[in-house]
Amino acid sequence: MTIPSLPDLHAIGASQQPTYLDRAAVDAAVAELGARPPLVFAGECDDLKARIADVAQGRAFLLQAGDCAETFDSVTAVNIRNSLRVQLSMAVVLQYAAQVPVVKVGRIAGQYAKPRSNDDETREGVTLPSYRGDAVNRLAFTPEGRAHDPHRLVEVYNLSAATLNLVRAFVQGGFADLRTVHSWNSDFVRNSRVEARYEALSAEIERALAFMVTCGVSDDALKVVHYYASHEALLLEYEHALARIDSRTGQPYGTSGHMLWIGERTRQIDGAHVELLSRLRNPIGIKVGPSVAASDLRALVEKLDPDNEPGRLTLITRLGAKKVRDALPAIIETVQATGRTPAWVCDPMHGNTFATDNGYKTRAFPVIWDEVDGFFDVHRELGTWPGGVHLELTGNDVTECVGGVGELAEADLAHRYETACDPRLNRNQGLELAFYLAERLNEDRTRRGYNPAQDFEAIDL
Ligand SMILES: O=C[C@H](O)[C@H](O)COP(=O)(O)O
Ligand SMILES: C=C(OP(=O)(O)O)C(=O)O
Repeated sequence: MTIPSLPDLHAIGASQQPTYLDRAAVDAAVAELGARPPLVFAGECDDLKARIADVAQGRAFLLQAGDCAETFDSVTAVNIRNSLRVQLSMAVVLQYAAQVPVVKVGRIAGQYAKPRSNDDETREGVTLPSYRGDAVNRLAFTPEGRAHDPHRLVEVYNLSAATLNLVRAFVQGGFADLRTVHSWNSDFVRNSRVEARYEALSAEIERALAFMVTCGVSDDALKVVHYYASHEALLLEYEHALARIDSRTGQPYGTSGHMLWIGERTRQIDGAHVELLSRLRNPIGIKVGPSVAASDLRALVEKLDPDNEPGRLTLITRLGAKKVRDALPAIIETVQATGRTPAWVCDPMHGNTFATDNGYKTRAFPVIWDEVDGFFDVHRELGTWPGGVHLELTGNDVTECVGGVGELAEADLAHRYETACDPRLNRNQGLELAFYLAERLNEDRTRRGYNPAQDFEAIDL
């Protein structure tokens, strides 16, 4: 397998790309990225693929979560720690309460580019290019801020490297040690209904761990967590510069992140995004909205997974709560008819966005849960495994989604509305979702008669 050249990819045609005016600056940025070391190792991508194969087979659950849009300013130790903490806490809730191994993948260390509905934004009669993520331009509504600047691609690389460095230190160095599960939440908002449940669960886990340790269970299994990085592979310049040939296998891998996904707006079967990702050996996600045509879906899975490889594909459906129950069965059946068994993952965020009267883009917690619930209902009916969720989530106590624990109202959104693009669940809403999920997942797991305690080989958290 070879990697197509960047000019060939552009000749194929790609939607949602920046408009760079200074070609020499683009070439310089691409050359600099091309000379830099990979951010991830191909062998790690293979490990994740094996874990996603377990998800597809109904032996694990995928938790893919993180920022809607990472920003350069948000790359701080506190933000990274908080994000990791809420994701690990959610994973622990799922693992303990649903008794299912959880594959942990962040929207992190590369999620800096956003596809937009409109190329331009108008405010008080002034029209400027839309914000497309810090990889492309700045949020500041000025001509300079909104200009597309290729130097920012190098900054994305540098900050992704810094983020991954800290994440690796956290997950391998003892921060994620299950025996410290209590302390992950010590400085968060207390007295919420989630807090009490989490405290009770941590106490139970600590007792269970004490029992395991007295039985001689190895230290490292409790101390080290496998955590992977993912983002939407949107910007051809960036993804192409980090596509490398793996010296072990001679195969091309995208080394900008372990798992790369293709967005709803860029999954054209004859487009450059699909072409590039079809050549890379990473696990690949495909976002699928309600308007997908069966013929496109078939063509997509066949092109991206010609060899029907375990763990290669994750289908991330984002249908909206109103449509999930009607639209999902046909999507699953279309893919099944190709002979493939992908990991099925629910993104309950992107089909449920609305604007409030006071001008905020938001999502309502009960509607988010309704889509997840519908996703579980459909999979139960078809006998397929509801393999995971894909969430826009932050570890900070922002006010961006309404409802859920804390019962945030539209009037509360102004307090801490910090997202650069779409509204994210805050830490308490994330944990609440994890408790709901654990209940549903446990029902489905027991219905299927799957008991991880009798499947030791599959488990390596
Ligand atoms: O995260 C997804 C998209 O980038 C985002 O929903 C686009 O938002 P818009 O419709 O405001 O452009
Ligand atoms: C843009 C995104 O989603 P979608 O492609 O599903 O709209 C996203 O997840 O950031």
